[in-house]
Formats: sequence, structure tokens, C-alpha cells
Amino acid sequence: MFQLTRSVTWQALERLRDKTANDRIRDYFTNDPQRFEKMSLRVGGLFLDYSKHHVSDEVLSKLLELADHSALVQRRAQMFSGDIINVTENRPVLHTALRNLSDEPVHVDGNDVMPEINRTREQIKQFSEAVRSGEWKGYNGQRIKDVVNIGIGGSDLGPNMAVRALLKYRHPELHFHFVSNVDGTHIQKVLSRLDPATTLFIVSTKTFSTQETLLNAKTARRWFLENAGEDADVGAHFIAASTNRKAAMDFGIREENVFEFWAWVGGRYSMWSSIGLPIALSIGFDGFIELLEGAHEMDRHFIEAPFSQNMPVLMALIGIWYINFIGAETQAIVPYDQALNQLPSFLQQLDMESNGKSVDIFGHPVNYKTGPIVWGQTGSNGQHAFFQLLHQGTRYVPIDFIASLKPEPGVEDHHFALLTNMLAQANAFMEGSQGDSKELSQHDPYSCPGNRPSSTLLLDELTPKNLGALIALYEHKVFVQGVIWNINSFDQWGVQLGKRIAGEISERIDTNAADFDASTQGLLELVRAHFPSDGNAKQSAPASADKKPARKKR
Ligand SMILES: O=P(O)(O)OC[C@H]1O[C@](O)(CO)[C@@H](O)[C@@H]1O
Repeated sequence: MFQLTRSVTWQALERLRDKTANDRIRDYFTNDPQRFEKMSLRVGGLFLDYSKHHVSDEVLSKLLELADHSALVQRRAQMFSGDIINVTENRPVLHTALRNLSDEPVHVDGNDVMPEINRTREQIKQFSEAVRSGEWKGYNGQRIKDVVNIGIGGSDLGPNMAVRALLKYRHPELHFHFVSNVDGTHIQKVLSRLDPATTLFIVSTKTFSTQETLLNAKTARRWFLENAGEDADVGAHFIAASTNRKAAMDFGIREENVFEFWAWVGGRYSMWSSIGLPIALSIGFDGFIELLEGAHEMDRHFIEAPFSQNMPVLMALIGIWYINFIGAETQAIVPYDQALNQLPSFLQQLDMESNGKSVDIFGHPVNYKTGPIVWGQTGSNGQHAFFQLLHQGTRYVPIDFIASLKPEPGVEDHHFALLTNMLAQANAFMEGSQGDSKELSQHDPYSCPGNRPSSTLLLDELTPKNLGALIALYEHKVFVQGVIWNINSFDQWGVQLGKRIAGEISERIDTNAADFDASTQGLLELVRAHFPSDGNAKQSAPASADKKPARKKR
């Protein structure tokens, strides 16, 4: 049986790790004046500089060999053509079809899915235009002013991130709110500022069975009925994006207002589907299409470019170098762009839910590290929070710096400061401070060791198209890493387990819980004191998350 860590290329990379361990990144530049030109590339409106990495030419060519010897070409083709690559859920993975603007058919079980995708796109167009123009009326004839997206995970993070990122393109009279947390104070706070007669709720849930979303949606509907219309009016204020049409209709949503999507769209890959409705409402349908175009352009690049010029492949390989050979545990995402402040959270789910796996696609435990801990926040705020540790701490953290070049009118001086701060940080991480003074030794408390790696990703401008390309870039990076690690990046059984046990625990609020461990029993006892058995807390018990049998006594 093939074992990744026993492969000739893997072992050569281990030797190269030892050979290059004491290399200084800055020496790579001294020795090769063309390094920046060689280790940077452009795809549409995105420019990637990957020259400030602890990666010699020899290492890069071995990493490329790792990709060549993997199943990447085959699995990439399988993904785009709708083969079942999500093996544990027995599904194809076709978020790329959602942004397929080429009119080429994409088949699932022998049927072209493009006609239904185009139909739903048309439905999104009609609906978003009706709301934006004011043609869509609330129950008492007023136009919509506030849109509340109720969803969690992939049904929240993508649209939330994109609406915020593209705020400057938003409809001037529409305001957007995102409620995700089951903590009731989240929805209470949002509702307290709204007028039910002019509010539209989008219940975004692939399954229509997620506890948090259903509870928030019920609370929103109760608030609507208490403060405004009657049951018959719910249809004018609640719509759904879901694969579960029946459950959405049982909730009171009109059939024509259930925006379909499909089991082969993973939650964290769903912002291109009707889960992206808030984006279309905010920036308009044409803007939404531009977002899809940007992603489609990145898809074409990912399929067509040789690995040595392939942006997602290069980013994935460099990540693998740090994770599997240098021992980095985390990857920082630092956008120098306030509009991208939700990007680290979005990428956290994308990467960690996809590649947080320790079993390969054949069900064997892996003997190498897989997905990193992804974290971060915007610069320059991060500079005054966690950068100290990155400069002088004992951890080794590769960083992705992300920024857009074009300044906003009226704040050019701010934008200049923002970009120069970012360049200064990337330079400081690489150079350190030892060059500043001959007296500083590595052990001096004033000394920053440097030699810390980063990529810089520049968008010409933060447009819908460039944002689409940026997100697709990271999606494919995560995919490539998953293929090389031979794991299934498209299931999430760990999350399912948590959902199932939440259901089981809430069922025990007024019964005995002897089959739980002593700690959980003790804590449940403390919780129970606040929820009398005749109370209504139990009504919120989550539906069982999957069809697995009830747990055994532990
Ligand atoms: O869209 P749903 O079905 O409500 O699920 C929400 C999220 O829950 C998850 O299953 C786990 O977090 C995600 O994959 C998904 O995006």
C-alpha cells in the first residue's frame, strides 16, 4: 500500500528540510536577484508574492514533484466533472458548477445540473431585483429596509463576509444583519432595532434541521407575529435558502420563496448558491454574477495552469512544507483591509472544517499532520495585539498578508499608511532586527530573529470579481492539500457528533442522565436548576443530527 511518508519525494523533502534548516530567507534574495520575479504571479486582478518563504529553488521543485506524484490531476478532474469524491457522504462536490458561466454541461448521475442551477440563478435575479426596487412589499404594503440572514457556519460566514467586504457597493436603502449564535441575546439585539413591517428574514440552512438556525428562525417568527402580521403574512417576510423544501414550507415559507440548492454543495462552499442571496440583495444581481465570474476565472486557472504557475497549487505546497516538514502548527491570515475583517473567520471554517481530519479516504489513520489552525485578524490592529509573539515568540507562524491596492477616495493617506505598514511587517518578519546593529546578538531581548515567512496577496481593488477569485483561490488551496494528504475535505463528522450529543443532553433536562460521564452529569445538574421541568426549554431540543444509533452508556 502507498504510504505518503515513505515516498521517495517525501523523504527527499525531509532531507532538504535538514539541509536548508539554517538558510536565511534574505540570502535567497542576495543569491538570486530574480527571486521576486520568479516567485510571484498574477491571475486576473490578484497578485501573489511568495518569494519571502523559507523555500529554496530545490525545495520548490521537490514540492512540485510531490504534487505531480499525487492524485491531484485525477481528483481535480473528478471534482469538476461531478464524480463522487465526498466518499463518506457518497456525493459529488460541485460548488464549481455554481459559478460555471461557460455553459458547458456538468453531469451528476448522468443528468446535466446546469439547467437547474441557471433556473435558481434566475429566481435569485427576479427576487433580488424585486426587493431592491421596492416592488416586493411587506404585509402592510411597505418596502423592505432590513434584511436579516439567519444561518450558521457555511450558511452565515460566506454571505456575512462577502456582504461586509463589498459594503461600498450595497444598496443605499437596505441594511443587512446576520444572526448565527444560538445565544438568544444575539437575535434579541438585532430585532430590538428593527421594524417587522419592513424586515425580510432569510432562513439559510442547507438541511433546515440545524438547532441554532431553527430556534433563531422561530424566535424571529414569534417576534413578527407579536409585533406585526398574522400567520398568512409570514410568507411576505420569510424566505429560505435550503435543500429541504418541505421543512421550509412547513415553517410557513411560500413554495416559490424557497430558493433551492443541492446536496452536492458543501455548507462551507455554498456562498455561490442561493445561500449567497444576501450578497445579491446587497450588491445587486449583476454584482453577484461578477463574484461568480471571479471565482470561475480562478477555477479555469486552477484547471489550466501548470503546477509551477498555479496559484492555489503553489500556496498549498508551501503550506504543506511548513506543516509537514518545518512543523508549523498554525497559519495566520492578516488582511490589511477593514472590509475583509470577516475573512479570517470564513477561512477558518473553510480550512479547519475541510482538512481537520486524521483518517485518509480509505479509513486508515494518517501518520502525518493535516490541516493547520487558521486564525488571524485585520492589520494594522493585529500589529498591536499578537504580532509581538510572531516577531519574538517561540512559535513559527507563516502569515498570509492580504490587501487591495486601490485607495478609497478621500482617505488616500490612510490607505498609504495601511499598505506601508503591511510591507514593513512582511519585511521585518523576514529581516529581523539583527541587521540593525552589530551589537545585537540573537539572545539579546531587543533582537528580533527574523527569517519568518509570509505571502503577500494583492488585489488590484476589492471588487466583487476579485473577491470571488480570492475565495476560490483558498477553496482550491484547501482542496489541493486535502488531495496530497489523501483525506476527504468535504465531510465533517466531528461537527455532526457535537450536534447529536447536544440533542441527547437537552433530552435529559428533566430525566436522569446516568449514561453520561460524571462531569457532564454534574454540570447538567447545575444547568437543570435553571430550567424547571414544566418549562419550555426542551422545545428547542435539536433534531438528531444524523441517523447514527443512540449512544451507548460510557
Ligand atoms: O446549513 P445548515 O444545514 O444549517 O448547516 C450549517 C453548518 O453546519 C455544518 O454542518 C457544520 O458546521 C456546516 O458544514 C454548515 O455550514
